[in-house]
This record gives sequence, C-alpha cells and structure tokens, in this order.
Amino acid sequence: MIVPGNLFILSAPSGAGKSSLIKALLKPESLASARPMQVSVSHTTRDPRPGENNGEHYHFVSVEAFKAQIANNAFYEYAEVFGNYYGTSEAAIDAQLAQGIDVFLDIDWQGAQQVRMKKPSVTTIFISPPSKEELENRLRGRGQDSEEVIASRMEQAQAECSHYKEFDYIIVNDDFDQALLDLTTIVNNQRLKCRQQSIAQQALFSKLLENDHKKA
Ligand SMILES: Nc1nc2c(ncn2[C@@H]2O[C@H](COP(=O)(O)OP(=O)(O)O)[C@@H](O)[C@H]2O)c(=O)[nH]1
Ligand SMILES: Nc1ncnc2c1ncn2[C@@H]1O[C@H](COP(=O)(O)OP(=O)(O)O)[C@@H](O)[C@H]1O
Repeated sequence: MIVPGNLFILSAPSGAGKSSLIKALLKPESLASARPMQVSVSHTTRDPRPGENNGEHYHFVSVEAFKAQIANNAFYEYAEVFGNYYGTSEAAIDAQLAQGIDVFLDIDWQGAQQVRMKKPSVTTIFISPPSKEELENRLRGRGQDSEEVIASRMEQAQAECSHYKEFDYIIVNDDFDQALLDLTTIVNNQRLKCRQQSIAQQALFSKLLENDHKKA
C-alpha cells in the first residue's frame, strides 16, 4: 500500500528566499531526499520573467483561461497577488499526493488560508527575511524586477508578514544554511510524525502485547 505524501506550504514576502530554499531542499544531496518530493507548478496570469519557462516555473495563462479554470472548480486554491491571478491545480496535487510524493506549495497567505480549510493536516511554514532593508536588497539583487515592482512588493511585504501567526512554523532566512537546516528538520519531523501515526494505526504494539499475554 502506498502511504500518501505530505503537503507543505511555504509562504513569505516576495524576495525572502522561499524559491531558493525549496530549490536547495529538492536537490538530490539534500538531507530531506529520502522521500520523493515535488514543488507544485502554479498557474499565473503574470508575464514570465527572463529565464522562466512555461510548465517549469509556472503555467503562464491568460486571464480568460484562468477564469475558465475557476469556473470549472479546477483550483485547490487561488488568489490575486500583485494584480495577477495565481492558483494551484487540484488534480495535479491530488495525483502527486496519491503517488506518495511530498508536495510543496509556494503560495501566499490567502492561498494558505484556503488550503488549511480543505486539508487541516497541511504543514505551513512562514519564511521571514531578517529585516526590511535586507528584503529590499534581495529584491534588488535578484535583478529581475523594475523599481516600480520592487516598491509594490515592499508595500505588500507588510501585509504578508502580518499573517505570520497563522503558520505552524516560522523560519528567519538570515543565514541560508541555517534556514535550510530548519526547513529540512521541519519536513523530516512531519514525516516521522506520519510514520508514528501509521505504527499506532496498525496497532503493532497491541499485537506484540497480545503475544506476551499468550506466553505468560
Ligand atoms: N495563492 C497563491 N499564491 C501563489 C501561487 N503561486 C505563487 N504565489 C505567490 O504569489 C507571489 C508572487 O510570486 P512570483 O510572481 O513568483 O514572485 P516572487 O515570489 O517574487 O518570485 C508569491 O507570494 C507566491 O508565493 C499560487 O498558486 N497560489
Ligand atoms: N539567506 C540568504 N542570504 C542572502 N541572499 C539570499 C538568501 N536567501 C535568498 N537570497 C537571495 O535573495 C533573492 C530572492 O530570493 P528568492 O528565492 O528568489 O525569493 P522568493 O522566492 O521568496 O521571492 C535571490 O537573489 C536569492 O539568491
């Protein structure tokens, strides 16, 4: 029997480092690589950035196509972020979890609220930058957004951060290696919890005790 995968959410203000952390977590040499893992590829109506590929970083779609998917109830969750739509395909997530794959959703706080309602067992993680100044440095250092976009993201960062208490875990991404270790520990801890539950469900201990009784 396949044990279903675990679902994780990572939320953060834009530029805090969540894509970098997920990428490092999914590397074959990562300390979390004992189980298959995938990051969910969202649908978005925003334009691709240089170097972003359709189907790999996002499924880039028109507003009309996105709205048609909303009408078809195709999204596990969706939200409007920075004036664009973003959403997670329900069918894709369900298929991955059913195959025993751990799935990571890189979504905003609005999406996290929707997923929590549907799947209370989800593990939610908030990635915080060490400071406002450092967040701005990282957004600028990434070199992919205009000054106007950076200003709007800094404004939105405040709103995103105000929801940090809704998350199971908070990681401050100051030293990258420490943040990655924290993330890896959370992921492996959740897997251990699931294994413990399945041991309890199979009532292994009561079977062992039964045998002891028979011997006595
Ligand atoms: N609710 C929701 N948010 C998403 C989804 N995909 C991405 N986001 C969020 O949208 C925001 C902007 O993402 P993006 O345009 O890639 O910018 P970046 O976070 O600066 O790289 C981030 O907070 C993402 O976590 C999704 O499927 N659903
Ligand atoms: N701990 C860190 N220290 C310094 N720079 C970092 C750290 N984590 C990420 N970065 C850099 O910050 C920028 C934004 O990171 P990214 O992963 O794209 O953020 P997000 O996905 O949250 O928008 C990238 O240039 C990345 O290399």
